[in-house]
Amino acid sequence: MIRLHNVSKHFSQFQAIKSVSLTINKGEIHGIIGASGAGKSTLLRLMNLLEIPDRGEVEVNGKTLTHMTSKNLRQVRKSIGMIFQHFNLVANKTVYENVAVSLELANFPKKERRSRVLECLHFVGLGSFLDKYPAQLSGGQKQRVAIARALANKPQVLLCDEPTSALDPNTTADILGVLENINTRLGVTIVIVSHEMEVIKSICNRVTIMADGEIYDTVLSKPKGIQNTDNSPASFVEQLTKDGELDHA
Ligand SMILES: Nc1ncnc2c1ncn2[C@@H]1O[C@H](COP(=O)(O)OP(=O)(O)OP(=O)(O)O)[C@@H](O)[C@H]1O
Repeated sequence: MIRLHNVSKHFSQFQAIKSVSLTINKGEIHGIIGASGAGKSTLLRLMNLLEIPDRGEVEVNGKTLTHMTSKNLRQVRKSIGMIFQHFNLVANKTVYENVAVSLELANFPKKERRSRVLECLHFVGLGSFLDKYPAQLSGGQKQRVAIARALANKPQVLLCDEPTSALDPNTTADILGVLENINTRLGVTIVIVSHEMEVIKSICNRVTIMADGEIYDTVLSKPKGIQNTDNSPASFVEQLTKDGELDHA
């Protein structure tokens, strides 16, 4: 579904991603975890070319994004939704308008826009919030609007950058439930960046552990209860795998 091949990215003198290769399989919920500054968000943003790699190739659904014209890239990006830690809603637009704008930008057929917006807002449980503004919503409701917006163009992949980091534990569980529904009911492949082990363990099938701009390991997630972590890559692997044995994905 997504294939990164020897992808590198630097900012000024700093090498944020060092020749990383990774495949995200169709239909999975793939977690990316690691200490602060490990390169998780940069790696995610390389998947839809929000960050342009210095070297390497990015392929989504069989199409190579790197070297694509910006017109073709805009087209492919419709199949890749994204949500963020701080929701990124437009403050002076209503809930309805926040979702509708992504359809306008993608030239979604005008006649079908209203029903598509309503469908997405119903899916996330906000069918009665159309005329509210972001300031009138809780954090969890804001993230639901952002999810509805990301779903509007019927993406095949949803990239989630710390989607629950600004939320309390109960709201986090609600939002993770919405993401699981999107995966199981709509068949959307999900990539989720989080520094929270609880989040990763609760919904991910496979997990990539990042350290210093590189992949330390990719493992199948086998929950065995939450423990404290010292934030080292080895500790992440230990917590994600049964009896400390690596189960390489
Ligand atoms: N636009 C940028 N300009 C300069 N440096 C950047 C930029 N984006 C990221 N970096 C640097 O690249 C490194 C990796 O950043 P990234 O945000 O990918 O890490 P992360 O693992 O997601 O960290 P966190 O969990 O703290 O968000 C960090 O050292 C960061 O300061």
